[in-house]
Amino acid sequence: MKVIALGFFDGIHLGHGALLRRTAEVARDRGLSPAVFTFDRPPKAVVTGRPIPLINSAEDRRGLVKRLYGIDEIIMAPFDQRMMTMPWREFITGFLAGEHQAAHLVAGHDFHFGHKNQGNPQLLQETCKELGIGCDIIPRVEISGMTVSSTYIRQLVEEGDMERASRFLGHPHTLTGTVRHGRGIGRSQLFPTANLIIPPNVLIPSHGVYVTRAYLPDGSAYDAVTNVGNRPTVNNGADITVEASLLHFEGDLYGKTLRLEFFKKLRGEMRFDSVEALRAQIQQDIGATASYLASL
Ligand SMILES: Cc1cc2nc3c(=O)[nH]c(=O)nc-3n(C[C@H](O)[C@H](O)[C@H](O)COP(=O)(O)O)c2cc1C
Ligand SMILES: Nc1ncnc2c1ncn2[C@@H]1O[C@H](COP(=O)(O)OP(=O)(O)OP(=O)(O)O)[C@@H](O)[C@H]1O
Repeated sequence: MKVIALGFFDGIHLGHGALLRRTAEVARDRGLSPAVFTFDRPPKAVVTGRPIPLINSAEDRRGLVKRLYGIDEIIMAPFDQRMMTMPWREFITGFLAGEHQAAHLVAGHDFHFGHKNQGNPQLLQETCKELGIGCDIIPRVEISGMTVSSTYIRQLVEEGDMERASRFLGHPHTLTGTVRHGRGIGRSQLFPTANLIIPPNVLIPSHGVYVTRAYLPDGSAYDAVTNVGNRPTVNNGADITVEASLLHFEGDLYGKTLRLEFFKKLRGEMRFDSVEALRAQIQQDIGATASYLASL
């Protein structure tokens, strides 16, 4: 039998954290197994037909829940026709209590669910009581009077305000991708970089240079400076790359999965008159990155 946290959980921010901590705690106390319910795509995007670029890919959400809150099980439900039209009561009784063996549910103060979002925290609590299932509704988490929400954090990431994003997330913004081949200009004329393939429907931070830390699949971590943008000095096209130069790393990363944590934006992306001028600037960016991370 399970304790299940309910929501979409993009970002795994501090509001979500309050639910996940409670979920893990109830599971421990009652000898149940903790789980997080989420959808494979954002319901709002399906309902409105407008894509919502997310803070994290589904895989990153899974990784954050495990790393930060020690919860292994993610129930990743498809947000399909069946889910969209499921009456709110059926979602609790048939789906959560029946199919997923919920013995306790944890949701936030504004959690709405079921066909046309007609279910709400009060109905959830009443129905759980009828069924003899435990239920916690977690009050709103705020920071300096601002509600912690995925929508607000998406805005911060889009603006490149990684320090504020970190405060609301409770951890640095995380972006994971597979390393693909670049054009080799970096390796031959500048600094070698790992170019990431970013999963679809994930937010790209605003163009610029960031203090980051890179995690390799074997768990090793390197300070890294990351450029996001279209590289106007060497490129005429509009294609956007996310490329990380790992400090004190030598080796082949092609095809590997790299997880980046974003700490701070150092500067905007600029067009330099020469590759030498860009190289001098990147050298400074590397220095700034090393001192920022050393000061944490
Ligand atoms: C820390 C860092 C900062 C960068 N800043 C800029 C920049 O301000 N302007 C720019 O045109 N390119 C910038 N670049 C991108 C380089 O032009 C790019 O690494 C190089 O063209 C290699 O491209 P390639 O991977 O396609 O070979 C930066 C790269 C790094 C690693
Ligand atoms: N600040 C918060 N405090 C407490 N609970 C929260 C907070 N933000 C979200 N929750 C709860 O966490 C679960 C997941 O919420 P959801 O993914 O909809 O997050 P959100 O940040 O409110 O998203 P959005 O900005 O898109 O509304 C829900 O049960 C929700 O009520």
